[in-house]
Amino acid sequence: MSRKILATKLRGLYAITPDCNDTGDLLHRVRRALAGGVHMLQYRNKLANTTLQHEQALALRGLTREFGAVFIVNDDAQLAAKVDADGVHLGADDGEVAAARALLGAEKLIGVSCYNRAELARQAVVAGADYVAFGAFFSSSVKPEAVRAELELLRQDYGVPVVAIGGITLENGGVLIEAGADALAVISAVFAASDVQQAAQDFSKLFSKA
Ligand SMILES: Cc1ncc(COP(=O)(O)OP(=O)(O)O)c(N)n1
Ligand SMILES: Cc1ncsc1CCOP(=O)(O)O
Ligand SMILES: [Mg+2]
Repeated sequence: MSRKILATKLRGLYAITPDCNDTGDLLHRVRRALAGGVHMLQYRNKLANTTLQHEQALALRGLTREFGAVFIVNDDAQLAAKVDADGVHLGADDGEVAAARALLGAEKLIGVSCYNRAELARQAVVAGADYVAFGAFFSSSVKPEAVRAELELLRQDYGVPVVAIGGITLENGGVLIEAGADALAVISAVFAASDVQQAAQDFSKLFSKA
């Protein structure tokens, strides 16, 4: 898929994998999420060693291809390149956009964490980011130490799709979409749900209401 086509998919539920070292369980839950309509998946596993990360990323690359979903790797542009992911997500400690672009080439997506700062988003776009992410908007059990972001950040135009993250649920997601979020990045409310497929479907419905 070309970067232009990929960029058109940056709207809706953006599911992010939980820290799960049981690859069978992870793949089962991701399959359910994809069946529920997830068309953007990020591989994030802070507990896995590099061998397991490679194995899981490769398996998820295969699964996302089966469903025609965009596949992004968190933190590691080299891993993204190795498994032919559609792109990488970079935070403040994950290297420069220019270095990732040089490694991945013009056709891959690069997303950048901008926390609670609009100026970081403007810089990221100038550097070549394909989307910008703000958050945490709500308290997150995955990242309790995350800085908190204000809704106002979502009301501005950055020229690229805007992703919201942090403690997002079916109950609070609507206000983020109304404020201007193009996509909601969610871990727990999808992957810790008793019915992952249903949770993914319900999140997708939030966007059809918008
Ligand atoms: C879509 C999206 N937004 C933000 C983040 C957080 O990235 P980062 O600040 O690098 O923190 P870690 O996820 O690496 O702990 C993200 N991963 N995805
Ligand atoms: C990676 C990250 N960055 C800010 S909050 C967060 C975790 C999001 O997980 P959840 O959707 O379970 O709050
Ligand atoms: Mg990171």
